Amino acid sequence: MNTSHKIASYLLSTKAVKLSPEQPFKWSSGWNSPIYCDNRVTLSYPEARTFIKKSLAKAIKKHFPDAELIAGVATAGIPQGTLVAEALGLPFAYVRPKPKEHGMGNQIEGRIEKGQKVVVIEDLISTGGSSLKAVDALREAGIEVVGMVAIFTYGFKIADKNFADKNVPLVTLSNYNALIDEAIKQNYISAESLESLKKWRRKPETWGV
Ligand SMILES: O=P(O)(O)OC[C@H]1O[C@H](OP(=O)(O)OP(=O)(O)O)[C@H](O)[C@@H]1O
Ligand SMILES: O=C(O)c1cc(=O)[nH]c(=O)[nH]1
Repeated sequence: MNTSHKIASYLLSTKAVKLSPEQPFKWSSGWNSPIYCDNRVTLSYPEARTFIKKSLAKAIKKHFPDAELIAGVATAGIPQGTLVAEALGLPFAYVRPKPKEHGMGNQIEGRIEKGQKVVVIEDLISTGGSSLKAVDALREAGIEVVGMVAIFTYGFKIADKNFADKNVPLVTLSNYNALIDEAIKQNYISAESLESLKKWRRKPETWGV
């Protein structure tokens, strides 16, 4: 099994994927969705966690071998980013959605140096809004973002456009198509749910509005 299907299979076996067409989930972007993929759950399963950590490390070595620092997008990218930074023996920092309102007032937490080459770790890409906000903060701090690696993407065109507009190379380990392939193989999904997912995917930004 290839990496994208293996991770999809872990997302199903750990029950990280939930379907609820009747009571839609609200996504970070504000979109309503009949599906939620909670990658955070995989952290509770050592076998899945280790496979994801090793796959992230392999992707960084292959695509961004000059990485000097790993940065996690808060919050779900923090544990994943920490694990992979440890595996690669690299420094780690994380980026909040906005500057903290007390204490040091930081948006980026950890030691960073201007000009450092960073790879951003995100758990999941829907529109890319959250992770690209982190890229903006890193660039404003004088950090060179060489790319991003995410565990999962829905593969929406809007995300491709957002990453292209910001000139951020994105590598993803698994995706929606691999998830649906595996879900069908494993009878995780009813024919009825599959139909509602197909409808949703045609116009996700206005589904359930
Ligand atoms: O590509 P996007 O449209 O930005 O959506 C994906 C983002 O949404 C989730 O984070 P969430 O806002 O739920 O916060 P969390 O990481 O703190 O759980 C996820 O972890 C991504 O960061
Ligand atoms: O877009 C989101 O907020 C989102 C979607 C999803 O499936 N999983 C998740 O953690 N966040």
